[in-house]
Amino acid sequence: MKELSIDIRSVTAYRGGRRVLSGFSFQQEAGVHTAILGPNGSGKSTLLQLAACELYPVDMAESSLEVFGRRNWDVNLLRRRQGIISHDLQSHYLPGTRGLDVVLSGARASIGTWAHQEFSADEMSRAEVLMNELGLSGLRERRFGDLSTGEQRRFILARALFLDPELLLFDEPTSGLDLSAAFHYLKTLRRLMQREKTVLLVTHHVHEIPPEIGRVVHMKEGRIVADGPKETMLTAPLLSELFDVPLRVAAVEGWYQVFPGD
Ligand SMILES: Nc1ncnc2c1ncn2[C@@H]1O[C@H](COP(=O)(O)OP(=O)(O)OP(=O)(O)O)[C@@H](O)[C@H]1O
Repeated sequence: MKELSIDIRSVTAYRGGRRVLSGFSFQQEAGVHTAILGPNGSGKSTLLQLAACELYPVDMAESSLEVFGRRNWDVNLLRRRQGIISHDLQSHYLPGTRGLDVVLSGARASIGTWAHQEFSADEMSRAEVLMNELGLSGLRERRFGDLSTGEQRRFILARALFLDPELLLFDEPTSGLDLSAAFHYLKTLRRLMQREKTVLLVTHHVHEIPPEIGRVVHMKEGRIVADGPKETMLTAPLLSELFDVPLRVAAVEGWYQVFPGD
C-alpha cells in the first residue's frame, strides 16, 4: 500500500450538537483520485472537514485521525500539502476583497489579507502565474463580490494552489456554475490530476466526476455503503439504492450521467 494521505479510523464527529458520524473509517492513498458520492446530508462535507483538520472528532481510545501520517497539524503547515476548494470557503470572503488578495491569502492559509501584511516579490509573482494559468489576470483588481460564481471559484482554486499542495479537497466542484463555467473548471481539475495532484472530491452529482477519478465511495446516512473502482460503483442498481430513486446510467468516454429509471 502507498502512503496514506488520509487515515480516519473509528471516529465519531458532531456538527452543531448533532452526531453525524459514528465509528466511521476512511483511508485515502496518495495518488488515488477519489470521489465521495452520496445524497444530501449523508455526511460528505463532514468527512471533508475532518480530512482538512477543520473539524475534530470526539477524543476516544479507539479513534484516530491522521493526515499524511501525523495526528496534530499546524494548519499553516498542513496547507502546504493540502488545498481546500469549497463553496463554504468561497462564501466566507468579504465582497470588497480584491481578486489578487484572495489568491495571496493562500500564502498565509488565511481568509483575506490585512493592510499590515507584506508579500515578497516571489509571492507576488506566484499569484500572477496562478491568475494567468486560471484566466484570472484581467480580474485581479475586481471586488470578489462583483465576480460571477465561476470566477470566484477559480480565485478560490488559485488560493488553494498557492503553496503547491499535493492533495486537493473539492466540495461539489461545479455547484452553481453554468455549463461553460463547469466544463472549463472540470478541464482545469483534470489538468491538475494529470500533473500529479491527488484529488478527493465530494459530490451528489455523478456528472462532475472526471474520467481520471479511479475510486468512488458511496456514502449514506453517515456510513460508507460501497467503495470500489468507478466502473463498478457507477451502475444503475447501486446508484438507485444510494439515492433511493430508480435511475438509469449512461457513460461516455469516462464521464457518467444519470436519468430517471421509470
Ligand atoms: N452546523 C450544523 N448543525 C447541525 N447539524 C448539522 C450542521 N452541519 C451539518 N449538519 C447535519 O449533518 C448532516 C451531514 O451534513 P453534511 O454537510 O456533512 O452532509 P453532505 O453529505 O455534505 O450534504 P450536502 O450534499 O447537502 O452538502 C446533515 O444531516 C446536516 O443537517
